[in-house]
Amino acid sequence: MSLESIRYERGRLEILDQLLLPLQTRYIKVQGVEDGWKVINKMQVRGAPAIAIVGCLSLAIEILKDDCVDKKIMRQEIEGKLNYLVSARPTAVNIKLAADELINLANSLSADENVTADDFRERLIRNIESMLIKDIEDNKAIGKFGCETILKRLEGDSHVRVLTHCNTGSLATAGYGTALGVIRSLHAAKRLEHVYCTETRPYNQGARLTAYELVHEKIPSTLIIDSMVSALMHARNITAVVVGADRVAANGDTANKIGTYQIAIVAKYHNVPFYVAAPLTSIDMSLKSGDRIKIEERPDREMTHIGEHRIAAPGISCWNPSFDITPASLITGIIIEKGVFSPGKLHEAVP
Ligand SMILES: CSC[C@@H](O)[C@@H](O)C(=O)COP(=O)(O)O
Repeated sequence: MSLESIRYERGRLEILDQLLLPLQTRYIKVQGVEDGWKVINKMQVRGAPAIAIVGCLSLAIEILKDDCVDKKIMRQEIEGKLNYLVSARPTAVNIKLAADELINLANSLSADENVTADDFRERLIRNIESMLIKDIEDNKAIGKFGCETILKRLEGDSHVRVLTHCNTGSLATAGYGTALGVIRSLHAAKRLEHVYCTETRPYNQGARLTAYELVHEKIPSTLIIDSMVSALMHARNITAVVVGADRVAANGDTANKIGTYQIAIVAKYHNVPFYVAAPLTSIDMSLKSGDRIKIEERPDREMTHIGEHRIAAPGISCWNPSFDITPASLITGIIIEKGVFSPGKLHEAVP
């Protein structure tokens, strides 16, 4: 069975504390929006789709407990809480798009005289709950399209060696994963020879989380440190790079975990196709290019310490952007649940 980052049943939400992985498996209760904001901000749950789902589910937990009978007051509170949740981490767009959709729904339900306060609550909760199933379905479609596209470029029935960055698996989504979903699909098709995952400093999503998922799934895999990517491409004949996304702009420029841009440049130099795998909920057509994507900067401590242990010289200053922007010109294809699109054709896929 795949790892489960989010455990939900109506009225009860728990998340797997990703700060403790891989050494400890501990679920923490999320009792409402305040808890939701904290677990996202502290990165106890992370990954663009998981952030959106946990944020919205934390609101569902609160809506269920609410006994207000005035829809207008509820609507106003929901909007405020959603905007608060969006502020927990700024780069991934999924939670912002989900919040906008829920605010629109709350507006129309509030304006409809045939909808009671109880109906209003029920409709919002059901809408939020459906995100869990939809995300897994989308990821499976992404996995299938990504697998087909990578295999299409190969001669005969040879096997592939893939490089991935950060964590995009079950831990970063409702399940299955995006880039890791493509890798899972290649493995299921018995065409994956090997996957290489980067350590992904400074938070080490690769070494702690992706490596954990790959070992758990028994997928043949090797960990490399971030500065080995050029050497790996030179030595190991990598077939493709597949990464996830936190926000893809209308022209295909992609914000993803810091280090992604560097890998894309190295891939271009070595003629290795570079794919971004992401659901439509990561695509922000309101931004023409990546220039205006807000990049989150994280605390110095993530760089200066490993756990409680200081590794950097005391007194040194740090720059710790959590994401970078890979220009569309370095991206071979964007794999979404509708198929694979070159960055320039993204507008054909997104309504
Ligand atoms: C399916 S997860 C896609 C992205 O969110 C992932 O690649 C990533 O950059 C995660 O960053 P994180 O800072 O761990 O939330």
